[in-house]
This record gives sequence, C-alpha cells and structure tokens, in this order.
Amino acid sequence: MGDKGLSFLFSGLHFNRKKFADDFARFKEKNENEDIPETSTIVETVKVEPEDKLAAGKKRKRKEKGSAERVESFSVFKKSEPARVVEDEEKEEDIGLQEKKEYHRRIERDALSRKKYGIHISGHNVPSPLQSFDDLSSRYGCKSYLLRNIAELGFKEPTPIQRQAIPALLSGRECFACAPTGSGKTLAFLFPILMKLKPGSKEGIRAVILCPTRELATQTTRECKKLAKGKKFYIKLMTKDLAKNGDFGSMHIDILVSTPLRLQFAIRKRKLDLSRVEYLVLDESDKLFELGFVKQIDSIVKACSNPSIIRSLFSATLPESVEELARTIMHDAVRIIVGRKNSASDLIKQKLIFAGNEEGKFIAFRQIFKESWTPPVLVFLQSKERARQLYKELAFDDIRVDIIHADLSQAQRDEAVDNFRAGKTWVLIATDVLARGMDFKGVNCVINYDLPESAAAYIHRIGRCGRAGRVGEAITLYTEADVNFLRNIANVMVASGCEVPSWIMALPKLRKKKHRPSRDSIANKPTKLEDPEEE
Ligand SMILES: Nc1ncnc2c1ncn2[C@@H]1O[C@H](COP(=O)(O)OP(=O)(O)OP(=O)(O)O)[C@@H](O)[C@H]1O
Repeated sequence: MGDKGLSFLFSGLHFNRKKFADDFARFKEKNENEDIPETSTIVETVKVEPEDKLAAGKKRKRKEKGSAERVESFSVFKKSEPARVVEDEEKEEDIGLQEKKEYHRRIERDALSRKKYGIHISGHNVPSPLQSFDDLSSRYGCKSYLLRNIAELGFKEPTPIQRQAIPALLSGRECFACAPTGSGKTLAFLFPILMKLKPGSKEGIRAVILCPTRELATQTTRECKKLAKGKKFYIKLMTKDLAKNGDFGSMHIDILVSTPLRLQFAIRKRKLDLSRVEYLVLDESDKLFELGFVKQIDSIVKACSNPSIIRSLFSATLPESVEELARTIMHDAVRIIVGRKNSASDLIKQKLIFAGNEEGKFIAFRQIFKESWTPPVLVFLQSKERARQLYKELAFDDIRVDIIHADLSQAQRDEAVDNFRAGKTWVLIATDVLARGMDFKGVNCVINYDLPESAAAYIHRIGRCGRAGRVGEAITLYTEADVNFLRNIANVMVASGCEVPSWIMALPKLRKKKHRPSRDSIANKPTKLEDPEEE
C-alpha cells in the first residue's frame, strides 16, 4: 500500500514527521531491527500495579498527553524504553520482597496460561489472561447482568482471544488482535465496551464499531444487543437512511455500528459528532486498511478526536503492512496473536479438487452434490456475474438455492442472509461480500467454486464453517488457470495440518498477491441435483 491517500493514518494521530524526524528514524530503525517473531513469547516489563489503578493511570496519562508525547506511541512493541529504565529500577527497589515474589508468581502463572491457550503477546505490562468469566467480576467488577447474558448465550468459558483481549481493553490498552475465524473475537471487543460505558447516557456516541460489509454490521449490532439485554443501551446500526437523513443532534446513541462509507457520509453531510468516542473498533481490520476503504477510515479515525480514545483492531488475518500502519495510530498497544498468525482454523477439513477447465468445474461441483452433502452449503465465486451464472444453472433444480452479492437491494441481501440462517435456503451462492465475519452456525461445508483471490480471502471464506468449536469442510475447485496461484492456498492448508500433493508445494512462490483470472462462463450442462430430503 502506498503513501497516497493515507494522509492521516499514515502520519499518525498528531504526528508531525518533520518535527520528529529523529524519532521517526529511530522508530524505523528499531522496527527493522527488532522484528518480533511470529510465535513471540511473553514480553513484559517488571512493573507491578493493580489492574484498576493501572487502567486509571493509563487513561489519565493519555488524556494529559500532548501531541509531542504521542511520538512515544510509535514504539508499540519496544521491549525496553531507555527513558523509563531508571524509573522502573527505582520503583522496583521500593517494592517489597513479598510483592516481588507475588509478581513473579503471577508472571509465571500468566505464561503457563498463555501457553495452554496458544496466546502470544507483545507489549508493555500486559494484563493477566482471564481464567474464567468469573474473573470479570472479581478483577474488574463486572455487572451481573452481563455475566447472566453470557450464561444465557451458553458461553461457559472464555475463548483464548477473549481471555487476553478483554483484560487488555478493560485496562485501557489499545490492542491489535489476530485470532482464528469463529473464535469469538466479536465478544472480545463488545464486552469491554458494554462493561465500561454507562448505558443510556445523553453524552453522545461513545463507541464506534466499523465493519467492512453491511451484513457484518447488522450481525454485530444484533450480537451487541443480545449481550446488552436488560440494560438501556442505545445501540444503533448505521443504515443508509440514517446516514442520509439522521438528525444526530437529537438522537441518543451510545454504540454505533457502521460500514466506513456510511459513517464517513454521515460525518460529512450530517455533521455527526464523534469527538466523545471512547472506543473505536476496526473489525476485519486488514480489510478496512485495503485501498478501497483506507480514505474513509482515515477520516473516521480523525473524527474520533477524543485523546483518550481506545482503538482496537481485530481480524483473523493481520499482514505486516497493516501492523505497520496500525503502529502509526496506536498508543502503547498490546499485540495479541492466538495460534499461528494468518492461519485457518484447524477444525476445518480442507480439500483441493482439480477440474481441468470451467466445464469440468461445473461437473465436479454437481458431483459433490450427488455424492454427499449436508446443507447448508455456502458457495463462493469471484464475481457478481459468475455468481449470477451459477445461480441460473441451479435455479431450475429442486434445490433451495439463493444468491447474495453487492448489486442486490438491501432488502434482498437481508432476506438472503435471514433465509440461510433460518435453514430455508440450503445452498447460498455468494461473492466475497459474505466471506468476512458472517457467523452461520450450521454451515458444514464451504465450496470455493472459484479459487479465492488471496490466501487471506481463502482463510476468511472457509472460516464460515468450523466455528465455535464445530468441525467443517472446505472444498476448493481449481483449473489450469489457477495452478500458478495454488501454492498460496496450499501453504495455508499445510499450516493447518491438511495434506497437499508435493508437486503443489514445489511450485514457485508467486509475487502477485491477488489472483482473479478471466474465466469462461459457467457451463450449461444440466443434470438434475439430488434433493437430500428425498433420499
Ligand atoms: N466464549 C464462548 N463460548 C462459546 N461460544 C462462543 C463464545 N464466544 C463466542 N462464541 C460463539 O462463537 C461464534 C463465533 O464467534 P465470532 O463470530 O465472534 O467469531 P470471530 O472470531 O469474530 O470470527 P470471524 O473471524 O469469522 O469474524 C459465534 O456463534 C459466537 O456466538
């Protein structure tokens, strides 16, 4: 990603490159020299402070900070801060022996716990991971209604990302978090917001959650309302109508969930005030930092001008480039990686099928349905046009098939998602508009009719199955046109323990990141699909 259009994001919140050229140079140097390995172990400095005090202190400090001090935030992962060493040493001497012992016991306990759950952290003084949801009351005074709502949802134990990200955010730390698809990241960012914000306040918007698609924004709003049940939070989804006509001055909103474009529109045209926002979440953050979104994100981050804002980035994939961009806007962030970075959930059985050409692909696709299939199935294609073609081919079969892509009206899109959720649709044909974040619990199988355009797209697409501890199956069809790109997908498969033919692994590495070949239109060779309920 180039520098163009990243005026604000790339320059940091208040960062003046000229004025702080030396610091910037040092940061760059440090960054290059101190690259933390993927499976980085625990990096914590020796400093004992109770969690609530620490959080309060942090907040105060952030509020007092002027623009110059923000330069510090460039060293998100620094292992030692020269200016602080003396101070830390003095403090350490003051700490009694007992406290020191207790501190070291905690460090050991935390390290063991993180190892057990595959949590890797970097950052200064990272709070202990949760042992259970009960920790939320004992350590952070969590209100009973929230724990009740979690229990009602059937959640017994926090997932690994929840164990670490919730305490980090509750302690006032910004964070970027990478954890597998379907591993509960949504609750990890929603919970601290609900815990920290006063419900029904008239102060204005205090939390903004950004999602790359309307479907995901709708789903996140619904999840947020479920978690907040019993409290009068004003939780709003930014609809098209609201963005165009909303009278935000007279409207009560505590938490706003939106796609970037709609929010940017409302800021510009409806003078939406985000200056009181305390929490900004970029969900599917790597997507939001892609070229199509980055200008919008830029202006939203700028509009969220509260100096003590806590920003967090969540995704199942987190490329280096995004981490670098994130560092420029975040202060003293905690980096949390669950499992291996940029890998697929190991609950998904992944398979590659060679189909020669487009015609062969259609035959192979039908074969999958003939042999064995358990609805619901999600089928991904590379474009709206191709999705329409496949839909046409299947529409005359006795199969409950539907289609979703960005050209449909909002009502049609909502209906497609609702019907699929409700089990009224068995096969949903989709473009990548549905690839990220969508949580369809029952999906057993994802079929990549067209090879995904990148390894990240592959991880997110197949991540629509194998969620919340369930197993799933992902089948990827490929043709001659895809062979050169296969290695990228195969790497992901191998990393999650799936078998891949050795010739694929021997293919040269491709420099090109995106793969979108032009393809022949989908063959029209109808053979009737089997209806599983008739068997
Ligand atoms: N602690 C928990 N115990 C059991 N299930 C949970 C827990 N937390 C969340 N879930 C469930 O796990 C599923 C996946 O969660 P979620 O959608 O947040 O995943 P995600 O990590 O955001 O995935 P993606 O990367 O695809 O967006 C949801 O159905 C959610 O209700």
